[in-house]
Parts: sequence; structure tokens; C-alpha cells
Amino acid sequence: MSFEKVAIIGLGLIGGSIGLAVRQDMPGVATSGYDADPKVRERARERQLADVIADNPAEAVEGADLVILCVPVGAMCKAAKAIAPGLKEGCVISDVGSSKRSITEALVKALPGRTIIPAHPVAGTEHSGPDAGFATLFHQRWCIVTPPEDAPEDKVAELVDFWEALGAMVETMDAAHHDRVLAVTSHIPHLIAYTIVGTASDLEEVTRSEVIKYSAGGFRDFTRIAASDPTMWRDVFLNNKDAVLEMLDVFLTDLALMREAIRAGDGEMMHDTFSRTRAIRRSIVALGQDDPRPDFGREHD
Ligand SMILES: NC(=O)c1ccc[n+]([C@@H]2O[C@H](COP(=O)([O-])OP(=O)(O)OC[C@H]3O[C@@H](n4cnc5c(N)ncnc54)[C@H](O)[C@@H]3O)[C@@H](O)[C@H]2O)c1
Ligand SMILES: O=C(O)C(=O)C[C@]1(C(=O)O)C=C[C@@H](O)C=C1
Repeated sequence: MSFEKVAIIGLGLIGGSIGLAVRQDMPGVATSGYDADPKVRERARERQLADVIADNPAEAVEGADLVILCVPVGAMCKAAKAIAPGLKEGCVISDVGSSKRSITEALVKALPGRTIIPAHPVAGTEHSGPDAGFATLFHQRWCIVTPPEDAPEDKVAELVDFWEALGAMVETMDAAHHDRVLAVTSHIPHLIAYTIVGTASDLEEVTRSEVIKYSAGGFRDFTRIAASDPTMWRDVFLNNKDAVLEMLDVFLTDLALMREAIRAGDGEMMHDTFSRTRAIRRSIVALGQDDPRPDFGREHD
């Protein structure tokens, strides 16, 4: 592992967690940080999310071997342009954005000639901001690295080592594939959660108080996801439009089949589908890939 100084731009849930995790898991590696919001910088200093919190982005990246952009997907380009004057020769610029194709294009354009290796830790919570981060967020979670074709192999290997040192399991794939996979496993589930919670609160015969009162079961799990940061998720859907629309069409076809089964009283079709999905859940649990924290996401309720 050869990164000696890591700069973190954006000190919310993910940036703050990286800062705390580097301090805990990589003693000897220096960190610096910057956030566009002065209140976040103040809180980041109080929580010591990085060794040094700079008051401007170019200063934050000075001397860093690795710079990680931890801002909403729609702010990546602006953040990249702002760090450009301070970047050290040969440093790696990475990010943690939830979609990868449009970010890669934006970063390559904003920082020509630089070594850009995007990544996405598939770990998070519905909380955001400088108080949300914690050092163990990436333990036993996947981090997907999406190196462009011309990325130097030694730098990709260093970035993989970095995420493994923070406790993550790392996979590499191309950005387009990442975006199609995450559209199904993360983006559409969030869209469904936002929609069902919105629908329930809109229904005239179900008053808002009843939605809250009877939300102890499955609906409650949807409300956790639907509490996720609106800016972050707006940007994800604006930036992974093609893959989300493709997978949404498949989902809507399956949902229509389910509606037909209910209408036709086709219990066999429903039972078969529900048995298949139950087996999927059980195989995730058997692989140890469900969340190891039993009350994860509920601790702040
Ligand atoms: N929340 C999750 O579950 C999760 C998981 C994995 C990846 N991600 C990705 O990580 C990124 C950050 O998400 P988060 O949950 O940490 O969000 P967050 O809202 O907690 O933090 C983002 C921070 O970026 C700052 N910021 C915005 N524009 C900036 C700019 N131009 N320069 C500097 N700072 C700027 C904001 O002030 C904020 O403090 C997003 O791209 C998101 O898609 C999120
Ligand atoms: O656990 C949660 O709250 C999450 O939604 C985390 C989650 C996910 O969908 O798995 C959300 C977005 C990220 O890009 C990665 C992880």
C-alpha cells in the first residue's frame, strides 16, 4: 500500500467514513479534507473526520497521492475542476459516486491527462452529512472499481489495496456494466421505496397518521430507504438514466404479470415467484452478505 496522503473532497456520510476508517485501519496514512459547506467543515473539524480540514479545495489536495471525490454525482465535475490547481503530479483521482459512466466521462473531461480510477463502495445508510459517518461502514461490503481501459495497472492495484485495507471486498468491472447491475440492485429499489411511501401518504383514505401508526412491518423497511438524501438520489437518476429506464421496463413488465396473476386468481404463479425470491434471500444470508448489523439503519429511529 503506497498512498501516503489521501485527500477527501466532500465530508458527508461517505467522505467522513473514509476519513475515520483511514485513521483507524491505516495508521501512518495522512488525510486532508474539504467540503463546500462551511458548516460541514466546522463539524468535520470537531469530529476530526480528517487530520486537516482545508478551507479551499486546491489546498486540500496538495501533496495527496490519492484524491477521493465524495460529493453528489451531479457535483463531481465542479469538484474536479476546483481541485485541479492543487493536484500533485502522478496522483490518482477517484470517487465514490453511485453511478459510474457519466462520472467517468465528466472526470476525464475536467482533468485531462490525469490518472482517473472511479470506484463505488456499495455501502451506505439513509443518513447523510458530517455526523453520519463511521469507521466500520466498509467492513465486509463490496467496493466496485471501474478502471478506464487506459488506467495504469499498478495504480488500479493500489486503489484495490486501499479499499481492502478499509475492510471492503473489491471487484473490478467496466462502468457501463456497473451501471446496469446497480440500476437493478440499488437504484430501482430506491425508486420503488420513494414511490410506495409517496403513494401511501397520498392516498386519501389512508391518513398520514395511519401510515405512521401501522408502519411496523414491511412498510417500515421501505420508509428507511425512502428517507435517503434527496439530492444524492436525484443525481443518481439523472445520471444513470439509460440503465435505470432499461431495467425499469423489465420491472414494470414483471409487475404487470403479477397484477394479471392477482386478477386471474393465479395462486400458482404467485407461489412460484415468492418461493424463488425467498430462495434468493436465503442464499444471500448463507453467503454472509446480508448486513452483519441486525438493527442497521434503525439505530437512529
Ligand atoms: N449514501 C449512501 O448510501 C452512498 C453509498 C455509496 C456511495 N454514495 C455516493 O457517495 C457520494 C456522497 O454521498 P454521501 O451519502 O456521503 O452524501 P452527503 O450528503 O452525506 O455528503 C456530500 C457532501 O458533499 C458536499 N459537497 C457538495 N458539493 C460539493 C463540492 N462541489 N465540493 C465540495 N463538497 C461538496 C456537501 O456539502 C456534503 O457535505 C455520492 O456521490 C453518492 O452517490 C452514497
Ligand atoms: O443501506 C442503504 O441504506 C443503502 O441504500 C446503501 C446503498 C444501496 O443501495 O445498497 C445505497 C446507495 C449506494 O450507492 C450504495 C449503497
